[in-house]
Amino acid sequence: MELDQIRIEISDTDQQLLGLLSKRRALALAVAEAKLAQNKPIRDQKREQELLVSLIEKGKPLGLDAGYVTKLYHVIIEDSVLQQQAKVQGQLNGENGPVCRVAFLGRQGSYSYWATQKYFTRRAEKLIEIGCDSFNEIVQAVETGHADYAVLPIENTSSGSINEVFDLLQHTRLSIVGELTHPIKHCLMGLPGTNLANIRQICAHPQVIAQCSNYLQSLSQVKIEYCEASSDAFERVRQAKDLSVVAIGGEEGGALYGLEVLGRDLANQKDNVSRFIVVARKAIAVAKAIPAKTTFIMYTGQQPGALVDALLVLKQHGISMGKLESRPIPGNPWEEMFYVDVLANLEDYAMTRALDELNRITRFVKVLGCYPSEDVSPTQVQS
Ligand SMILES: O=C(O)C(=O)C[C@]1(C(=O)O)C=C[C@@H](O)C=C1
Repeated sequence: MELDQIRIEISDTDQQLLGLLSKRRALALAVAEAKLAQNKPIRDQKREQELLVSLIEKGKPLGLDAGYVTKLYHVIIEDSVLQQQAKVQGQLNGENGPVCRVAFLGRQGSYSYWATQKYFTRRAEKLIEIGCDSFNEIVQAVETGHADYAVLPIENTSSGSINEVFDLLQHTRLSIVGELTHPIKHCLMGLPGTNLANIRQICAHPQVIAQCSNYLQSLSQVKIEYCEASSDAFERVRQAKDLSVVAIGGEEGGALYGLEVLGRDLANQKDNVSRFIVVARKAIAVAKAIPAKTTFIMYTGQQPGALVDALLVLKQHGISMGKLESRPIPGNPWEEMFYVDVLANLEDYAMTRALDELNRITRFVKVLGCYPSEDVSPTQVQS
């Protein structure tokens, strides 16, 4: 067969695959309805196990190895679970309106832009993008009613917690209503014709610079230009029209600005992933069918063992902690506010009791929000 003919057949097969994936998604959404009616949880790992075992068996005579089938179905099932969660949540809170105005850092092509797209395609028919130049501006856009939601990066596997966002959460009246993780693949991006040997200036966001610090150490002769977002870095390179100026950011984002990849995988950690939170003016309830996270801040005071006592309250109520972070309290040198993520629904009896006790034994507790957990840990099978 001729190359062109084979490619026509490949494209045709891909189209059929897309059609089947779309049909599968629609079926998953119908499953969500059925589960809601029967009061069943969305995730059913026993069913996933059975499905994977059977698909691995069916794949063998077709020449599809177990690793390939498993990898593919992890992606498909993660999508299925997240689609179902978004649907159930939308019904509970009436939140999936036709139009959502969302504030995020940067413009088209920034990492926050892609995270926003990923989160809201499951939830809104139309997204109105409100690009901002700082985390403060993003929070204000929602506080003043110019935006319905804000998407904020909160931590990254290479650079750790994003302190500025933690500090904003201490003072805002907004609630956390969602989370998502997004892989961050830093590339060196330049105008077509750029030669790596001639670069003199790199434009990037300070977080990006922190995440690529090992790589940047090897380029001591190059000037670093701090930018408000990766999209801002791309725009500066486009406007500079100078082949010695490059940006660090995502490949897809850079391509929107006419930039090409000069280097990949620049982050210190191979698996460079950011976790984003979604905040809104109104807190939400999380459906019982969905695993929930609750985030709260507390000030324990400085007496010996105060933090241990607070954490023991969680232990006594069987509540698992996902994250514990401390941040200074402005105006009170050397005193710390603790941020705690727990894997629990705010409406659970155990969580209500734990919060009552924490209110009693600490100086201050504030719940920042309860939201669906988007950690869909892949189901493993023995092959
Ligand atoms: O069969 C179900 O219960 C579904 O919700 C569908 C499905 C899937 O996509 O196959 C998704 C989530 C469950 O954890 C198990 C399976």
